[in-house]
Amino acid sequence: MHPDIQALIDQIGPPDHAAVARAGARQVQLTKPAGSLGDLEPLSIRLAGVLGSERPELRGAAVLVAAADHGVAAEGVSAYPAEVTQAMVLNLLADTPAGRGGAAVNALARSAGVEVYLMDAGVATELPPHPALYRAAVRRGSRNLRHEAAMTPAERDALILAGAALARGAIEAGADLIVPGELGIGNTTSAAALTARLLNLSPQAVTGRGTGVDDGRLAHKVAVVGDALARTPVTAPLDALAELGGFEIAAMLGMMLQAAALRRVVVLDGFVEGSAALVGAGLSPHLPDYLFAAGECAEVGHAAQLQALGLRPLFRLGLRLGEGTGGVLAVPLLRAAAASLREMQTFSEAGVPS
Ligand SMILES: Cc1cc2ncn([C@H]3O[C@H](COP(=O)(O)O)[C@@H](O)[C@H]3O)c2cc1C
Ligand SMILES: O=C(O)c1cccnc1
Repeated sequence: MHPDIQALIDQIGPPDHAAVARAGARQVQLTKPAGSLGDLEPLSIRLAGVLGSERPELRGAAVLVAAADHGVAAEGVSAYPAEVTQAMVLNLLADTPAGRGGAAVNALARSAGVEVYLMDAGVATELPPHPALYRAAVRRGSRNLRHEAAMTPAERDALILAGAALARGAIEAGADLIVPGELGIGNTTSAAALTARLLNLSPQAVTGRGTGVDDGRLAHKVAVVGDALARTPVTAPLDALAELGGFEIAAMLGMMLQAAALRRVVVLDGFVEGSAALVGAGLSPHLPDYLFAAGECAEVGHAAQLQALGLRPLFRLGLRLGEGTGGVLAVPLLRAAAASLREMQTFSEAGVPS
């Protein structure tokens, strides 16, 4: 492992327990029946611990979309062609009447006041230079994980550090909350293989339909994941990432490690993001304290990931898109949870009888 990655892991400490205690004491005095804000209450207390204040505030929020291609897409494991990855990157950069970006993540981010960052983490075709595209590719697509390691340890480390650098930039520009997001045809196969290996589950238990493969293709996808697992016995998190991962998964891991090291909130979108989080949880026992699950997505295996991370989903809307879309949808809810703790009066302040 690159020493800068170890340094990042070493910087991730526990949340601020004193702020958690103060927030817990304050939460029970707020002018509402005890427990009436439901899940927002424990959420607000967790936010206090991450941000180190019993009056937490989430100012800037950013979704960081890493895009990369997958050698395993050649196995026919997606319902869409691999060229979609590059075309979607251009869609995220397109000028539209509403502003920059015509993808779902752009529209949802605009509606929620979230900044969008985009990284070429290893798209198969060379992309034209664009001022809004952060270029971090070290290889034009990963190798086919069914037959060989998806990436070398050096390639993996380069992408982890690139993800960390992008997160650092977003945080320096004002983000208190980071949503890692992804694009990459074939990446639910990679995420399934990683999840099966790290949680010791069968390929069937964690391999879903991704973009919507039919029953025949799903059976084939399960077999491809099984072949990849049979090919390599590695179980250490970073070894598993190099063997089974994707470049955008490595980049999202770097974003998570950096945001946690800087005590910022990380919102987890879907199944592919979850696979990066499982690698991270294997590296730092404190990382899950900085993670906030958005919704439970429709992909098989997502619930097992959240359970392993000790996270409760905020909603169940049947999303199965990726790009960070679910994470962006969670931002207003997290901002509201923080605002309740920060802005409500207590019974004694308001003179409300309790
Ligand atoms: C037009 C389009 C836009 C997307 N945006 C995200 N994904 C999502 O679907 C892909 C993963 O699914 P699979 O493993 O089945 O290929 C990734 O690109 C992911 O970001 C998209 C997929 C498509 C087709
Ligand atoms: O849950 C996800 O992250 C997901 C599901 C389907 C396709 N792409 C991503």
